[in-house]
Amino acid sequence: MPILLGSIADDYTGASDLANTLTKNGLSTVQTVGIPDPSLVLPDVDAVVVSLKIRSVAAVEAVAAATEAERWLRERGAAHVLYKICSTFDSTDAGNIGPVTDALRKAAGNDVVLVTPAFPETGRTVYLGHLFVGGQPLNESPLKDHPLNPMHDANLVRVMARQSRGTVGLVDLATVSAGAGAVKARLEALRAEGATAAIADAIFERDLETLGQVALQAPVSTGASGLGLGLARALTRSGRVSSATAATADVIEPVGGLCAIVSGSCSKATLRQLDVAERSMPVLRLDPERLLAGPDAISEAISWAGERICSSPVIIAASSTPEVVSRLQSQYGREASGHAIEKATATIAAELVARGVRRLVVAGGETSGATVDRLGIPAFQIGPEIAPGVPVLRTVGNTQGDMLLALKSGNFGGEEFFMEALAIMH
Ligand SMILES: Nc1ncnc2c1ncn2[C@@H]1O[C@H](COP(=O)(O)OP(=O)(O)O)[C@@H](O)[C@H]1O
Ligand SMILES: O=C(O)[C@@H](O)C(=O)COP(=O)(O)O
Repeated sequence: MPILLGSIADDYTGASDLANTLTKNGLSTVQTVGIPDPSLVLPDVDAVVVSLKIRSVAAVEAVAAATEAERWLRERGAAHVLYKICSTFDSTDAGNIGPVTDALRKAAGNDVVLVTPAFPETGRTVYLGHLFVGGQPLNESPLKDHPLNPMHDANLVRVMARQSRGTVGLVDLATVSAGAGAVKARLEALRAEGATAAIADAIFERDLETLGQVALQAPVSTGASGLGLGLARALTRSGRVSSATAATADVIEPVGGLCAIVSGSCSKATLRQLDVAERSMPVLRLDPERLLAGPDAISEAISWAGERICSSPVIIAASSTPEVVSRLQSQYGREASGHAIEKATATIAAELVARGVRRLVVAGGETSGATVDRLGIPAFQIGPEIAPGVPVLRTVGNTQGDMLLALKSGNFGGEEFFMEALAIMH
């Protein structure tokens, strides 16, 4: 069966967030890790989300990987491909949202690409091209301190223009509120002016329904889960959705084994969740300096977990406050320290799986990417939602046997997230 909607996600937590939104809005969906090996048997689904780890790599590498994924999705029938980016527009002036959007646009016939990171369910709204995170403009939100891509400008027309070869326009809220016809007319006008991409305002889900309806008529769009919601609802309304979504109860059928949480997210929400979880389960706070110094900290972490994990789930966290992160980065460099810590947390997770962990929560997008790659998991089925944007995932084709995972975006989830995740992944 040809797929109705294809997506390329720039990180793995983002991919599971989108897959969750598509599932909740009526599309049966599978999340693959990279382009699947031809031998992998995937279920018949409406939507495929290809997870890539291209948010924080060189633009040229991101473009090559995304272009290959686009080709794979088109070959399987996807008439529309959504490039899934973070709802907080995580990127730098070097990319990768602009360069990848430019490349996908070129591959699909040079139409103006509609772009919006709005995701009202998690408080991300866009007004006059400015992104708000909850009540704060992006540049005043915790994203200003992100370890890899600190966001210092809320004006996305400007942010996108700095990364893109083309010209970036705006579809403002008044136009979106006037409906699909008005949005199409505005895109036509922007095309005539030579624009290559357009940031679209959206505050409410009804705005995203309008944008989804318009985007679906084009080959490519760029956005977060909110735009996924709009596209899914437009597809459902079109009557083209045929396959039934898998029963959630099947997806979370118990897998047994031990249970652990590994965190490399330094986001404000994760730091709070760790503090709250520490009241009810053992938490090991890794020393980032020692993690960078050599393997001793990793083996100590594994033996610390080994002594406790049979009687309780454990948490192992590299997560630190912005002050500690910036001290470490000034000594070792931003990317070098981030990637070295990702490698260490992924090694710890893999060692825990080798010792019998079958239920694993990972906090942090880059951290999740490194961990899932290290585990060699090829794909996921989508289960029930733990918190907005974070579903339970069941592995597909995993050589270690079936596992349940939750890949938590740093900024997602309430204070009790870790306990809520463990309760569902019993
Ligand atoms: N103590 C620390 N100091 C510096 N960087 C860290 C520390 N702990 C984790 N990191 C790095 O910070 C980055 C966090 O990004 P990510 O995993 O995507 O989390 P989030 O989803 O919160 O953005 C990763 O590269 C991780 O390895
Ligand atoms: O859109 C979102 O906010 C998330 O789906 C997402 O991409 C999260 O990225 P991380 O915060 O790096 O996990």
